[in-house]
Amino acid sequence: MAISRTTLTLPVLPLDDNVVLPGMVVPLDLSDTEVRAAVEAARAAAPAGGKPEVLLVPRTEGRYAAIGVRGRVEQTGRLADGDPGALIRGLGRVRVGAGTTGPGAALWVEGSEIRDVLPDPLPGAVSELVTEYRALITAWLRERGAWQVVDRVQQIDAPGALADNAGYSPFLTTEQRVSLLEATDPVDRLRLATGLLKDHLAEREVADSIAKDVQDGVEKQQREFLLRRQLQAVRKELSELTGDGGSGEADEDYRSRIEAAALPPEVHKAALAEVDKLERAGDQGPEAGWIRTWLDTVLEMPWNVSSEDAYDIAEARAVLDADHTGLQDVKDRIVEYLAVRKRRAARDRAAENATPEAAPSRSRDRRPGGAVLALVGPPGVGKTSLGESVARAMGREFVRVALGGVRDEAEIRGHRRTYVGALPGRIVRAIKDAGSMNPVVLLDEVDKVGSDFRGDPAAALLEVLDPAQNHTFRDHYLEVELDLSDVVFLATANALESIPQPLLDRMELVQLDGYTEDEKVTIARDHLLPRQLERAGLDADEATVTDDALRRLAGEYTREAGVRGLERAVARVLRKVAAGGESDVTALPVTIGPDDLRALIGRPRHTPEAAHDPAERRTAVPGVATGLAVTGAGGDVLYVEASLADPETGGAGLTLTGQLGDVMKESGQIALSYLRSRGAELELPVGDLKERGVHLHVPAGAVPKDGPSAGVTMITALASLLSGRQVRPDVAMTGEVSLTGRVLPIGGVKQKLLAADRAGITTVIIPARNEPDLDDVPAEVLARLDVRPVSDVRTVLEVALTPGRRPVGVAA
Ligand SMILES: Nc1ncnc2c1ncn2[C@@H]1O[C@H](COP(=O)(O)OP(=O)(O)OP(=O)(O)O)[C@@H](O)[C@H]1O
Repeated sequence: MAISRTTLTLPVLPLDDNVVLPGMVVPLDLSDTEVRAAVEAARAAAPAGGKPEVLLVPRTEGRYAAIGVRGRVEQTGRLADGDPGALIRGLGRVRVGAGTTGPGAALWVEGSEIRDVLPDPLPGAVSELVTEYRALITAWLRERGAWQVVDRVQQIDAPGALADNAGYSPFLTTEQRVSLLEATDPVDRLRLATGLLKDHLAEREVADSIAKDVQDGVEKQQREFLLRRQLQAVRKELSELTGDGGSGEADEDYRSRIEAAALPPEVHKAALAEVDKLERAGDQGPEAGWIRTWLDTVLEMPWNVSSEDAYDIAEARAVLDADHTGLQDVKDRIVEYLAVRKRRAARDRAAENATPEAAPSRSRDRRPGGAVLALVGPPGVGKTSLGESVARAMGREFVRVALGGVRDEAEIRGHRRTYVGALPGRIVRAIKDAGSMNPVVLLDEVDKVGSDFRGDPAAALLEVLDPAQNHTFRDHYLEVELDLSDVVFLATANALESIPQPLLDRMELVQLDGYTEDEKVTIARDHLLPRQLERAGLDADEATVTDDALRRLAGEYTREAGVRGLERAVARVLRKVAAGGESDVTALPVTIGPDDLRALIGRPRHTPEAAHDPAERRTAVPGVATGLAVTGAGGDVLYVEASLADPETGGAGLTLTGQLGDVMKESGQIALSYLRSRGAELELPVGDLKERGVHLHVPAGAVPKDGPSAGVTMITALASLLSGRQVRPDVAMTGEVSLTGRVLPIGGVKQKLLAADRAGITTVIIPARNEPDLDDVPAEVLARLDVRPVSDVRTVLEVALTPGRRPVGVAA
């Protein structure tokens, strides 16, 4: 682009930290010596009637810029602050040349004028640049409300002039202005101005957004804080004024859930009160958590759900029969119980309909089924599964509450809510799990409930089971009354003796004594085998287990009153079948007979004592007798061993070992006393008994044993020891003994006879007064056993001891 030049001579007006670009009009302070000198020199040189002109040259640190601007002094007068001043208009660029002389004190220079020359019309790129710059600067000016300036800028078309107008921009530094001044090419200059403006805009955007973020954050925090404070204040005020709180969203949710749940009136009221508390507590703090958990628990309770008892007795019986083989008397008892329950419920309903006002009095006698049925018997006889059957027969939900090992009252009745991690008790949880207010609840193992410093769970259970109290059962956690009167409670226990007496009084006992081998075979065939086939993924026609095989599994692989071990053994057999291998029965279908068992699951664990090699029998030495006992695991055979201490070293007196209870220890003392005083009558050498210490031991020392029924066995063991006559291996005995040698009755005859039969014993000595109990014993078992009812010890010894004699002291 061509630039034309004209030469001129002008006095220099130095601008410190200031730049005047062409087109700008600026006031300058004439009190400054250099400014005044320049203006006066210009005036002196000005032609008559003409306006004085100066050369405005920026000066930084004493150095002049290469380009200055010709400035015309438009006017002199006073500035706003009262100082003398001059208004000077920038005209055009002048390249500063060499110094020269002139009037006045000013510095005179020669300069050549630089004009912007541009092609006409402007190239497209330049026009675009003009448009862009104008748009940017206009937007910027508008934003600051500088409307007149916008108008002026809009009227400037020349790119160079547009760029020079940037001299007014307050954001430019002196250097940036100088660089604009020194940009003699108008297009370069406009490009420079655009760049500077854009930089500024970008910078400002970043700064703005940071400032905005900071501002926003502060505002949000403040607002939230203020709102919370207000909310709290409003809530507090409201609840104080009306006893009714304001509500948060979640609390509102609870409110509507409570309304929707149609709770009993008392519960409804209590629940709403908790929501109020929740609102007052606010969201923070542990209390809100506790309240919510409580509300959730209350809302999860099936307050309005009850199943309809639509069963009829014949159907109920059919269900019980379908689920369990045998157990006729037990099922009879259950059916009677159901029948009575049903009648009472019907009668109550009728009474209620006839005289509704009499309803409250009903509460005292609200026992639709009478007492609680307790199923008592060894493990695996089907107590739990009978409970399930009862529920099925009645068409009710079933829940099992395991009480074994419960020592804390809170387990039954719940923790108070102030307790950290408080929970409702097991009864409440059972109802919740059942999802119905009238389920069948099986209190499993009531005999294993203990009590200690944490209160007496049995007492809490008593309240649960007592029809006079249980329609207003109060769980410590729930704190609202729960009507348990429609719940069917059943209990199970292994041993009667350990059920707390007050509980026992509330229960109607149904004894399950265990099964005979035949019964076990039938149960296995009808129930256990089909279930285990299914579990092993086998079809009934793929694997058959013969009755004889089942019998051997029951008799030789397990020795138990129930069928749990048998079921496990069946399962093991079927797993082996399913897995194939190991045995030679690999191809399906298979039929498993008794002789296949060994290959599948190994050797039997139990063989009848009498079947052993005579030398290996427990009773092969004098001083060992076979007794019968009932333990938690059902009837069992146990051995009593007797020995005499060395006359030299051993002390006198009686030692009893094998974890014996007090009653059993007394039996030992009675046995010893009896033999000391009456042994001679039985032709026993009793002298040793008086001088030497006697030791009685009942092996399987880890199992606690108690009861008086080992009396005869202890006497027999001692008599065997003294006489040197072995006890017959096929004989087992039970009976309490008095000091005079009378045999007194004991309990558990059926279980003991079943156990004897299982163990392969063939002769059983029982107290004569227990003869009536034989009616309960299955006929097939009686047919295999030679039962000898006896009334005195002499007969026991006659039956039990072998005729052969061996010297005393062999058994040690
Ligand atoms: N008479 C029976 N007919 C059919 N199956 C039975 C019979 N007796 C027991 N069973 C089965 O034997 C298994 C063990 O019974 P269950 O668990 O009910 O014993 P339990 O007496 O409750 O024992 P525990 O006292 O140890 O709880 C169950 O699978 C049950 O179905």
